[in-house]
Amino acid sequence: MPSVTALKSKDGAVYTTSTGAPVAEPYAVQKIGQIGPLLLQDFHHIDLLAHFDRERIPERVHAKGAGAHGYFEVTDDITDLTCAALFNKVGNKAPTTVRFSTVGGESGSADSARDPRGFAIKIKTEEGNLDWVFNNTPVFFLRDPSKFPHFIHTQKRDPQTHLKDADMFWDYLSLNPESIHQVMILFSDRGTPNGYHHMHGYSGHALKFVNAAGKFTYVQIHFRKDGGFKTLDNNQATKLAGENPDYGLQNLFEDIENGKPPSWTVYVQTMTPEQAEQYRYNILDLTKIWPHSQFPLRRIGKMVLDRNPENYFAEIEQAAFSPSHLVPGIEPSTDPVLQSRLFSYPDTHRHRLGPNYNQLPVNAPIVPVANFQRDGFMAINNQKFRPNYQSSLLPLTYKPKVYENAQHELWLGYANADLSYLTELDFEQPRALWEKVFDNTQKDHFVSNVAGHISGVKSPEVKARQLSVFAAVSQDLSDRIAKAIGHPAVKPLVVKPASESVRFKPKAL
Ligand code: HEM
Repeated sequence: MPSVTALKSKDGAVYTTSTGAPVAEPYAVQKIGQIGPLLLQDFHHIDLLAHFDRERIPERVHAKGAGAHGYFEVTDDITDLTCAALFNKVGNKAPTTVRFSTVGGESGSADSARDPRGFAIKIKTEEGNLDWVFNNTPVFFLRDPSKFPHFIHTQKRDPQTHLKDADMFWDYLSLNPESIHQVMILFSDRGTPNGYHHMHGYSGHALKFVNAAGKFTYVQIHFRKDGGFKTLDNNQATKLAGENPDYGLQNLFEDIENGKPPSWTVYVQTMTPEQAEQYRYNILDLTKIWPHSQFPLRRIGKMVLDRNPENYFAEIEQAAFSPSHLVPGIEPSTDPVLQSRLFSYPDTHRHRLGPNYNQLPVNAPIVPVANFQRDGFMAINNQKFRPNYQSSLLPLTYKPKVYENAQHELWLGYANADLSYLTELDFEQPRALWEKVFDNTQKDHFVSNVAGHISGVKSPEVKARQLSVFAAVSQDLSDRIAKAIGHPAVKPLVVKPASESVRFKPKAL
């Protein structure tokens, strides 16, 4: 066999240590005599092993993913809604990186798992990075952020057996019935998207767009896949999980490589603060959608993914998305789940990637950064000679910010308190899915998908409790699942009437 060391590099690259010193033989190890031991002076060998020992970084929640680069383009004038520099002119284009993901599995798990999909977007604008860290479903399992670690633990592995566990999965969901809307979507065929890039993306949360006059509007953002979304049924998803667990990753890479770049048309639904105060559902509650009939989609842009990463780890694994990476003109609402997320993501980035994660090339803004942060591990851009304190000798420019709507804040206090209550309002939208949206095939699939999963539950209390949650959506739905798993019919969970919602109280003051 010819020696690889005898070949010539095509691009002139010479084999070196990490300090750039050329090395003649990559497998050579310095040792005493023919049989060793090895020598401590062998920097090349220690360099190799010590780096290998540190190759793994912590997996993120949403550990398995796929990503690509492309651009976001503004297609419509929305300067009445936001003063964000990105949107100041139709035709503006900004470089964009996206990472799609599953949630519950590890980095090697199957792309076709029944699981929500993450849809994380980083748009590099002339006023800094704008991250939209979305999912493929318009709602979420909870509206109380303190439940999130509990919830995620039940989707991951049991602390003793280290197995996925149907009992803890349904124990959590049945104890926290506000999850039912997301459960209805998760166990439909939408719970198993066909690959990563044939799906829509949704903000779920209400965000705020603020215009140049300081007036804000609540928005929900929708990325709608051009050509529509595609799903797998349970049988196809299970088969793919065995035959090609990286199906979604491969598909995205090959479509881009073969000149079929996926694209999305981007819309907003808008709601004024006054409308929010009157609206039937609490807009800080991300277990609810805003019906399109009342809040129609307004087009704002398009996104195209047309470039694969040249290096997956550097460009996708190290990408750090956060709902708090925002730009002037786009702000968070006071939704407490969103508020908690604003903290949680950069906190995990500092742990996962280090304090200077925003200096890594994939995360670095396209505009210069000027502030008083310095040093720490991996300070790639340490701002040269710029003073590291607020200096009169070399001052910075400060851009003023407009706005506030103090009146609306009173309502927000009640709206946040309202999130602790479970009322009949929580079952209206899931019921509409069962009664009006699902056709007969979708109903059959839903019942069989839930039955297949819940029949693995050992605890009789957990099974009965989740059936009572389904019965609160529809007795017919609960009875069909009960029949499929050989369980007696269960009565609906008793919940407070819709009128007990407290967020309308300010009007009575
Ligand atoms: C209190 C609620 C939540 C908390 C505390 C939370 C926390 C986290 C954390 C710590 C990560 C890992 C980030 C990283 O290591 O880079 C993550 C990933 C992610 N989360 Fe959440 N999350 C919450 C709810 C949500 C919701 C409601 C959505 C969607 C609307 C969402 C979408 C995502 C996505 C897409 C990722 C993957 C991002 C990526 O690809 O890097 N999360 N979440």
